[in-house]
Amino acid sequence: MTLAPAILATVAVAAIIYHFCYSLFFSSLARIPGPKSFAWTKLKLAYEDYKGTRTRTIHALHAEYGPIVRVGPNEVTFSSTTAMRSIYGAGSGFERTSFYRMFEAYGRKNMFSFSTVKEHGERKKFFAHAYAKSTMLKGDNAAMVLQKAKLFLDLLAREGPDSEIFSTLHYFSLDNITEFLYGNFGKTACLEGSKKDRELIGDIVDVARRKLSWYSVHFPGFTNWLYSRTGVMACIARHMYPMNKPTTYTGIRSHAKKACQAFSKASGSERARETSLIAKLWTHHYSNKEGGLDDLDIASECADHLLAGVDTTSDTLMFLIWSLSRPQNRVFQEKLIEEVCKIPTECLDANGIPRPDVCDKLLYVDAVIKETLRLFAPLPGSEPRSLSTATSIDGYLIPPRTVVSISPYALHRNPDIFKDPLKFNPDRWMDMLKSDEAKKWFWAFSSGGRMCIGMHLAMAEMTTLVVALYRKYNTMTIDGFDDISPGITARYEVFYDESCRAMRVFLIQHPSA
Ligand code: HEM
Repeated sequence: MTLAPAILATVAVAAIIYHFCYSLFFSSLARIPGPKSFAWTKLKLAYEDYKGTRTRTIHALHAEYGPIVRVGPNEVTFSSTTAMRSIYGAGSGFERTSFYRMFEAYGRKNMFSFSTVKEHGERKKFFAHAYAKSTMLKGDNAAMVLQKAKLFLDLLAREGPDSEIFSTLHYFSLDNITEFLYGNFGKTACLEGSKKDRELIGDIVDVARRKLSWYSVHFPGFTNWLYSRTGVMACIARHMYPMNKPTTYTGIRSHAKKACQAFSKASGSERARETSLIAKLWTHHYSNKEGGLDDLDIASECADHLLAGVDTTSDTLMFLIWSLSRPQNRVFQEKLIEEVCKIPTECLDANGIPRPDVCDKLLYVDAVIKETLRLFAPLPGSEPRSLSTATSIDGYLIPPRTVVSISPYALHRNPDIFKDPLKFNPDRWMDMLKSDEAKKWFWAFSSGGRMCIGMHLAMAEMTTLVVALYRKYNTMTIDGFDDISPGITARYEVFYDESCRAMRVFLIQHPSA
């Protein structure tokens, strides 16, 4: 009897030792370079996540160990274009991991969170045309972007130099994406001053969302359980909440639901007039075809596209304007102004703003946007994937279900490709864009079947706003921002220009946070 606990303890210790020895010395991943402290437990990377240092640590590990690094018992990070093709390339078969479950809304999967190639492909078919480049650069979408650019300039003129760029750029991207998604059934009017609509921004940029993301990724079951408690249990559970209720995205999700309900109640003729995404999705609604989407499936898609389309575009624009405004980058601003001021009158709309199809062709504007996205990609972290079978990547055997990833942050700071990588220098793209091989290193929108579907909308918004702004104004930093970097939140991390002496994060504090 007394021996039993001792035997059990011995077996447990032996099993743990075996597990660690196997992981460190005998697993197929043991040959891959990387620090042992990461290879034997996944807690090390989870702790980097917790501290908000994961992406910078992975970059530092690539600098030390090379383009292939083992960062967990079952996780490897890559930083090469050959691995990019193997993992993300068309037909690779790699799937998104469970990490993406945090993007589900109302318990419904959507294009972002589907893991299998088949499920994802079936859903993506519904969107392909809606997000095509040709659809973005003409017709209703082009008119929408032009109108928002005009409202943005009007707002600047009204508010003058006191205008706070972080918020106004968020108004611009939110008004664009809500009109694109919901048309008359949920478009916002932040640029025109609607206080209620502006509150939606607070929902997205809440300071506590980093902690909630960490819990949702590392303890998904526990986090769901915590927030689904009711009555007395809820009173106890709330002391453990990573973020107080209403949690981030609550406003966006209820906005999406209301828009879908309004659309579903609208008359046939009202619906027929709509060209927004919700109207396109409705043709796949179960009321129109057997086995089609229901209201929540559509709301889940829309809420997620909204989420994907706000911070990404506005944070990029903020870094672009800040970078061009710094004294050392004045020369780049002058080059850009020279290009945008040469646009002939016949390319302007009635308000004097160049059309998106014209802005799309400006080489220097494109170089400035690429350079901003290189240094300040709004989604800079690892994009995790896994495959159900064994495979080989960059000469290493990768067992089934190993988590593999690439991070734009590390890729974009490779000094062999980008000379003086921390320096903002749009000129570098004037040559790089001539070479197909060099272009592959630009990875802010990812690549392959799961690359950003909203890229052309984002580019139309960004090029048109930048051109409209710099045809009218030049910009400069004030309040010490010469050497203080803006900071932005992505997942559980904060990103900024690491060559600056300080950083100031723009966050809207939630009243209950
Ligand atoms: C500068 C702007 C943007 C950047 C840099 C960006 C970047 C990205 C990246 C890197 C991914 C892949 C993420 C991953 O696999 O982990 C992605 C996916 C996605 N993005 Fe964007 N994005 C931007 C704007 C937008 C906009 C405006 C929309 C509008 C709806 C959008 C919608 C989506 C969607 C729906 C996906 C999922 C695609 C799929 O799984 O097939 N994005 N984006």
